[in-house]
Amino acid sequence: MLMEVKDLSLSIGKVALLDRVSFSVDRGQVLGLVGESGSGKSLTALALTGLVRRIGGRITGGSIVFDGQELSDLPEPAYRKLRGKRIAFITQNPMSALDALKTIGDQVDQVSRLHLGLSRKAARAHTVDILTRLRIPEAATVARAYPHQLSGGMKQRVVIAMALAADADLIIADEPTTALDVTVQAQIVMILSELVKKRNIGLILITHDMGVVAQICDKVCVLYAGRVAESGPVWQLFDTPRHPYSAALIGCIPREGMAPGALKGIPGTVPSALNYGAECCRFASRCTRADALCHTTRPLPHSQGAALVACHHPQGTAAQPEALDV
Ligand SMILES: Nc1ncnc2c1ncn2[C@@H]1O[C@H](COP(=O)(O)OP(=O)(O)OP(=O)(O)O)[C@@H](O)[C@H]1O
Repeated sequence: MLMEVKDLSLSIGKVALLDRVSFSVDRGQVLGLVGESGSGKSLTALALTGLVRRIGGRITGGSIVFDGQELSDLPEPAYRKLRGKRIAFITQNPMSALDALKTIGDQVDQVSRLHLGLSRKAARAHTVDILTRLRIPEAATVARAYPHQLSGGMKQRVVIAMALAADADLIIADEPTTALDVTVQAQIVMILSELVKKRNIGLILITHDMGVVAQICDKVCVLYAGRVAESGPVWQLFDTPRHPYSAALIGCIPREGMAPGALKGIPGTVPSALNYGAECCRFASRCTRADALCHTTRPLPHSQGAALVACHHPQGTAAQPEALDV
């Protein structure tokens, strides 16, 4: 397994924000990390990249094993060597990763010169090769351009090129296309997934877009209020979601031919981290299947088909969003 996260718990100050989160991703796989805003996706990415310490986060339990190496207690200097070189991180606002005063080529070259020790000339050839693979036309010319001369979609590809320039084994992309229009989003997501297969690397894609998950992910981990609700192969999640929260998320996907105004969300909101509650199902207050047990006892993950599901009353049949009154 390329990366295996097991029972990862994380706090900022006294507030416990992640609670025994587990998932794994192998080479050639795309793992989707999904859930509504505030479910803990970004914090998980920051934990995996060792950056959570910079915002005062502390891993309080569990393990993160990357290619056989335990990362949860890795000192920052060692993490610095890993980040960028073996684990590349594309953040939510990737445009800010570009320096307006340097050419595209200089910025991408810099990564492979630093991490792969390439000469100036070899680095430029490497950059042009990556830009071409990302389907940037006239890559050698684009390499001589400045960020302001490129469209948003092009700039985003350049940021992905920077993530790829060091030949990382794992890419963690946190909502990498949020700032772009829908067609460009789809293109970039497809490019990323092709790269995973071609280069046999792993990708953890953080998104709230279940359509993207269905399109490119092999596995999916559904987070809710800092815990895993359901994790397993993507086909099962869409075919027979077992956790009512997963079913509700799928019920929110817009479908072709849907009447205007038919699109609904999940009633209620993700609880604040201050009110998470330890001994309950955190989704209980929004779930129509919930009973007294759900309000008093934490559901532990157990096998349901090919997935692990943390629910006292999992669904066994096809998605029934109407049963959830969404
Ligand atoms: N620096 C911080 N200090 C305290 N609490 C935080 C901090 N960052 C995040 N949180 C809390 O942790 C929880 C998870 O946040 P996180 O940003 O990981 O969610 P997310 O799923 O990535 O949401 P989004 O899709 O909006 O990015 C939220 O309750 C949030 O308020």
